[in-house]
Amino acid sequence: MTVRIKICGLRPGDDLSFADSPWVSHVGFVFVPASRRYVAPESVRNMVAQLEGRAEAVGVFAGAGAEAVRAALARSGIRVAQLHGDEGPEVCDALREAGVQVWKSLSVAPSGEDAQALAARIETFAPHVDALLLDAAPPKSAPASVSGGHGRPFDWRVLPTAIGMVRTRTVLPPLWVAGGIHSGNVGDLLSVFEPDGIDVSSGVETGGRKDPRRIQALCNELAVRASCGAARSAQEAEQFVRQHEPRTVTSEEAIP
Ligand SMILES: O=C(O)c1ccccc1N[C@@H]1O[C@H](COP(=O)(O)O)[C@@H](O)[C@H]1O
Repeated sequence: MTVRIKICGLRPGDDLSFADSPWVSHVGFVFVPASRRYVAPESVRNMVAQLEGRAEAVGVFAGAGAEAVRAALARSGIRVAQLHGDEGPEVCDALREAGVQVWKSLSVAPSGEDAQALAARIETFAPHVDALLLDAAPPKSAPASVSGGHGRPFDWRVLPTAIGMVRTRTVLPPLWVAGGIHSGNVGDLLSVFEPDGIDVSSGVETGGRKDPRRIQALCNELAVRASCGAARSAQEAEQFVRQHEPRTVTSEEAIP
């Protein structure tokens, strides 16, 4: 199991020591002005520099045009844009042509999502992005641009069905899952679907700020699952070897 973690919604002054965890590959900064996690791009430049060689920084946007995204990335020193709004493939293309890595978020209904419709959206965006992020749709009460970060999951059972429909006919980019994930439910997600990565914000916060202990608990959970997986494969390998061990042929079995 090689699921990676993105911890999202960091703010100046937050402890970044979690970025040394082998599980954490990405750290997100929210550049959506209406979000309670908003940070000004220039205010995180130092943090982004501190992450160099440890984890890749990601800037989160919702509905900003390609030029505004590019300018904010330049001010922060970030190379990856997470487009979490209603951006179309043309915005993804424009950013990639400008050398930006693009993650596109697709919102998934908390329950009753139509697998075929989700498969079609995945197929539309796959050729235009560097990663796809499947996140729960925001509650109706949320301001339009605060399209994520509400700590609510979706019914993950739609994923194997939707991905199964697309996989045979489309080359898929890395797939990330977000929405209400925390150390207590990540095992449930992984038992249904194993994404390339999980993107977590609310589930590692206490009192609205990132909590290193909750991040550690999440990493521990993945570590335990990976070692269980390794143990299981070791057991399976042993069983396979035992079953295929050359054995002495009895005189009854011997071909005359
Ligand atoms: O975190 C925010 O405030 C935010 C605002 C606007 C768009 C996206 C945002 N965050 C993204 O939401 C998901 C899941 O967050 P959670 O774990 O459910 O709280 C994640 O991809 C964040 O990058």
